[in-house]
Amino acid sequence: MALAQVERVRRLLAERRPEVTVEVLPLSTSGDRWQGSLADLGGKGAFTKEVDQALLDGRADLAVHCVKDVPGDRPAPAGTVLAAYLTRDDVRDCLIHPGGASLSELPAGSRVGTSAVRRIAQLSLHFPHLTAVPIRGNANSRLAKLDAGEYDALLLAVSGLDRIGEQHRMTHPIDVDTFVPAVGSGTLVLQCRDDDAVTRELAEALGDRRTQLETEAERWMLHILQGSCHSPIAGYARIEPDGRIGLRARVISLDGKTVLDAHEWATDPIVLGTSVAAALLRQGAREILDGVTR
Ligand SMILES: NCc1[nH]cc(CCC(=O)O)c1CC(=O)O
Repeated sequence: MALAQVERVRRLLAERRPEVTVEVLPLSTSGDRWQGSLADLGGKGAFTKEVDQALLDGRADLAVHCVKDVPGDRPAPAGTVLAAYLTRDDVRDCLIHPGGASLSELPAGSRVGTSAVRRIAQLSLHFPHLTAVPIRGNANSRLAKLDAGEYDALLLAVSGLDRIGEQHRMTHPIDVDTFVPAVGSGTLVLQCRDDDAVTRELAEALGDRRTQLETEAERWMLHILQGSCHSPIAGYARIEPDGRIGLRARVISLDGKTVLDAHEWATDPIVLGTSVAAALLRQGAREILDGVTR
């Protein structure tokens, strides 16, 4: 998936700035290799720290990250900047079931592979008859584990399946009201050294302003809540026809029994993200988030 994402950036640069030569530096991260709980590896930084280091020591000039994997509880590493967000892909989660059954049709006790606490909590909320079973590895290895019978079904991101050319494996997408998406879902971000003006200008030329506003609103909400890889926080922002940003966010207990929702609109993403986080904190989000130790 990461290489497919880099290839998208290479294509965009070839279209916009054909004079620029692009060399790909494939990197494996500890998050890709780790088979245990992300929390034991220091959280989502496990998907980005090796890439950040390649930027800082000059082996790379531009990094491509899934926003969903960029830690929300701390700023970008000193010396780097998140320079641009690419136009957003599909934000939804989806079900993959070999027999084509929907989530509602799956028999009680079906083993659904996911380690994302946001998915686990919403599965408990809407489909308490199903059993979330931890799974690690990239999308391809997860599909292989499903095919080997280790799980009955998987929950993955529609955009992730699309990027690896496996969209035909999707049984059905899950609407954003049932599974409120992850902060930054479907969005890629370009990161570079903050003093590299040439690369920063290249990255900004590929950026999408709507996606930037939506992502900043979502990430400010996440930052105020100090959300991490084991926080059951969902957030989805969209630019409305009147130009305002609408941000819908949710904090859910892992058992799905306590659901806190907030949905507000504003023109400034920082004001909006902060206000939505405050609305969730007023409802008791801190107690839920501090109580999750998964
Ligand atoms: N570490 C999981 C992860 N981080 C980013 C994506 C791809 C989808 C996206 O960019 O939201 C995925 C795969 C998934 O959630 O199925």
